[in-house]
Amino acid sequence: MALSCMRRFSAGSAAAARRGGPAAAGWRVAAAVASTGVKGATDAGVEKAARSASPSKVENSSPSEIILDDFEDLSPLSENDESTVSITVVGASGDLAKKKIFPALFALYYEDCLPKHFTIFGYARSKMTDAELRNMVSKTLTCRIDKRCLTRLDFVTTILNILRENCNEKMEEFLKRCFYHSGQYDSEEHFMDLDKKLKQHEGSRVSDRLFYLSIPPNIFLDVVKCASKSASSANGWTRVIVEKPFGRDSDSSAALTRGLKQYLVEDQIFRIDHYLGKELVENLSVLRFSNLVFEPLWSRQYIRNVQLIFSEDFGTEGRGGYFDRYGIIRDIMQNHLLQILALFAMETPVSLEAEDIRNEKVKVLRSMKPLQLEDVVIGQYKSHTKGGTTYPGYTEDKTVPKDSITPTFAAAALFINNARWDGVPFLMKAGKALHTKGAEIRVQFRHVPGNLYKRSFGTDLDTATNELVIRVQPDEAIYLKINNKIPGLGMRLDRSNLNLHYAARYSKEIPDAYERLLLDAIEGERRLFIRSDELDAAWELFTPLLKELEEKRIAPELYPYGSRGPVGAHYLAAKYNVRWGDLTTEQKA
Ligand SMILES: NC(=O)C1=CN([C@@H]2O[C@H](COP(=O)(O)OP(=O)(O)OC[C@H]3O[C@@H](n4cnc5c(N)ncnc54)[C@H](OP(=O)(O)O)[C@@H]3O)[C@@H](O)[C@H]2O)C=CC1
Ligand SMILES: O=C1O[C@H](COP(=O)(O)O)[C@@H](O)[C@H](O)[C@H]1O
Repeated sequence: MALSCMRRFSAGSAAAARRGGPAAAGWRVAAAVASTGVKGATDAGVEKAARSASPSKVENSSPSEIILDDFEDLSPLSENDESTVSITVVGASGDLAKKKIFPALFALYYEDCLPKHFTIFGYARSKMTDAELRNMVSKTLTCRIDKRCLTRLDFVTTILNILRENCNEKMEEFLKRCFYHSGQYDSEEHFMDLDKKLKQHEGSRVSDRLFYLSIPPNIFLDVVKCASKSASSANGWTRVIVEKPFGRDSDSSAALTRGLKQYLVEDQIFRIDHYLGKELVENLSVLRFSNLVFEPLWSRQYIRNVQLIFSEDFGTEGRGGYFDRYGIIRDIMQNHLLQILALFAMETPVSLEAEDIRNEKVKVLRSMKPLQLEDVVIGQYKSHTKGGTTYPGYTEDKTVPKDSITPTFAAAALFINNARWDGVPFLMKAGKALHTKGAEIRVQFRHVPGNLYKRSFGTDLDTATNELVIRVQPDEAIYLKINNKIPGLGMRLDRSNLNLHYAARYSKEIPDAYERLLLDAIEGERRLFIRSDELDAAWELFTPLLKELEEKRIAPELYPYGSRGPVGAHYLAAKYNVRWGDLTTEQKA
């Protein structure tokens, strides 16, 4: 027994389904209480949803659940037995393939989200048999069992126990669909051999082909050339997922785009930014556009500053060679954080269609004020000994030059020159080897004018303002810091959280970003992928700064491994009368 794919509402898929387009080809879209995992959903509802293979309407939904009308148009979609999808993971022997891509494909298979007919091929230079690939992949697979639900002795428990028992069986079935082909990345002949193998599996069906470029960027174009000439589909679609980095600056990125477009049209290129596949990043638009309470406040009138914060509590361990050529600004800020900023700040799109959303994002990116060197602080971690353990500094990594000045930390103040955001600092901060691991968006609101209770706050009016925190990871949560009366006869106020803690609210495990994005690419949904004009605008913002940093050889401020980063980041925030929200003590959400 398998879970049937509980695909989220997707405008692109909806539109494609209505047009009979690729998203319609072969898999069901269903909404059910069981799939949402909303805690408190009735068992009767769960049972009904589980009994029904692809319900077009949920009969017993929890009262708090919204079932979008569009589901009715979408479901049930007919299975198109005539088509098959071949997914080739190029660079299958590598870190990303093992860590993320194969596990995500299995998770999709496990949840019945892959089309009925599919084949997965690993491609790389390493010599491997199919059995060896399967053995390698099998070590990375896990079953998604909802442990919290397993404590409930009820219908859900029974269902989940059956699922667990069947997990090994599903793994075996999945692995039987995985094959390997060894070849060079620049050999049309080797891709022709791959094509022959793919055809054997595809038989007489319409073949759709997805290539995932999980390889270093210097060989992207070789592969795209060979794959498009020798292994693209003759009768279905061919799409290519391209991993970052998309160049190092405006020129190299434009050259990459030109190169890709020699062999592919823009619609075939899926530039992945896995942060866009993260649950809370996707939820940003839902939060803004489907709740009355946020959107009216979403402007310079009420928002004092926005903070986009990324931190990792480990260094470049193992990836120093790659990292030293890019640095933290290219690795995290120019893509992940800037994409979040664009989604956060964009105007309401005309619809949820990919092009409407990407049009709005690109407008934000093109409205950004040029980034000034004095609005940027860079840092690099140095060795630190704590509790008897010595953590190595960045330049102690064997793959990093001893005199490297590549930043492993950066903080920046950005501004959007438009009517909505004029003057509002968007502060970004990203670093490796810091004291904690996490990613969050913090929205600090202005003071309440003429606040009657200001005496209760003392002199520090900063502590009296509201702050909305969207914790992207880990332990996903959305909480709003408010001022509240401490219960009792007196009139004392404190700061408390209105708190949506995902682990407490939803029992369903959050899918990995790569699952969502792979499924989107298969469905032809481009909303969460980067369009070439977005990429150009993102590079246009960062390239002059990166050039200046490199030409002037600006030395990064050193910070100890495991610390809170360079002090310069505080001065930068203070320049705009801001305090980093992640560094103030706060009630745990
Ligand atoms: N790893 C990660 O966490 C992340 C990676 N990425 C991006 O994803 C892509 C893949 O990353 P990752 O798996 O870490 O990369 P790897 O360095 O592990 O390379 C993947 C495969 O490519 C082949 N390869 C490696 N170096 C070369 C080379 N110089 N010339 C030709 N082939 C080579 C190797 O396969 P073989 O020798 O068998 O041919 C290797 O197994 C990169 O673009 C990376 O920037 C993006 C985000 C996160
Ligand atoms: O793209 C990248 O992202 C990872 C962090 O991803 P996460 O999903 O684990 O937060 C980062 O470690 C890596 O340097 C960067 O290339």
